[in-house]
Amino acid sequence: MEGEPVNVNEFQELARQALPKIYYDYYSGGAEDEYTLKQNVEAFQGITIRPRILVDVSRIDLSTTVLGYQISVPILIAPSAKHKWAHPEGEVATARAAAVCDTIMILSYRSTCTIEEVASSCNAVRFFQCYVYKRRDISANLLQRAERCGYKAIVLTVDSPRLGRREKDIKNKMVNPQLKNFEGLISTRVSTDDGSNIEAFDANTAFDASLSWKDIGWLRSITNLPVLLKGVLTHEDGG
Ligand SMILES: Cc1cc2nc3c(=O)[nH]c(=O)nc-3n(C[C@H](O)[C@H](O)[C@H](O)COP(=O)(O)O)c2cc1C
Repeated sequence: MEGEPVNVNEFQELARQALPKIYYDYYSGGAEDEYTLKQNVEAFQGITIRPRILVDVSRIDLSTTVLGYQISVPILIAPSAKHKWAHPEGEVATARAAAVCDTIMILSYRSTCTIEEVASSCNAVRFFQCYVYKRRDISANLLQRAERCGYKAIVLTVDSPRLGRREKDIKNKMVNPQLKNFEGLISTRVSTDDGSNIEAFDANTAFDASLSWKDIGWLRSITNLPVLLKGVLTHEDGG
């Protein structure tokens, strides 16, 4: 590529060149045949803008509020796991970027920097993403640490009682690393005989797949922070 990257696709190409294949595949891959991954991209390509003319656009303000927090654009940084696989500074650098862009970062429970490290790295507004674990004391520990460290909301991911079967990770024999957030709580380092698998910890050891609406009440009883649900996919569930 000549010159500086100018769009997301060019950044992705640079990442492909720079990262070990096992990590690039993790970030860019999807579940099974990656049919949904492709469909998502195609769905965005299908959206066209219907422009109206002769409208005064000399002053454009995209700022908005989320839970009362002012942000410069209606875009938040979604939680994604293991940033140190891409850069040694990991989620601490992502949090600084959120602060510079004046938006909100949602820290993944699978972060490679701890809840505390990210909190002390900058004053960006931060939310904390988590799951409900079979061992409720783990959820309680993480949530209470996030609350103590000044995170402003809990984002509960509700669309993955089981994580997808990620075939690239299986082929690459991915090993789930020990994550510092879980030290003293549970071992997250998992490798299985049949290749990978990065999701073995979540699927077999950690997530409570029986999670249902009544558990949201439990979650709200252990934190004073607002609880947001991430992954609502149908209007029936949204209503
Ligand atoms: C590499 C990677 C890691 C992710 N890790 C998490 C995670 O730890 N927790 C979570 O709730 N979502 C996670 N996600 C899902 C994203 O937050 C987001 O919902 C998903 O990528 C769909 O948004 P997109 O179409 O903009 O990629 C991850 C996504 C990717 C690509």
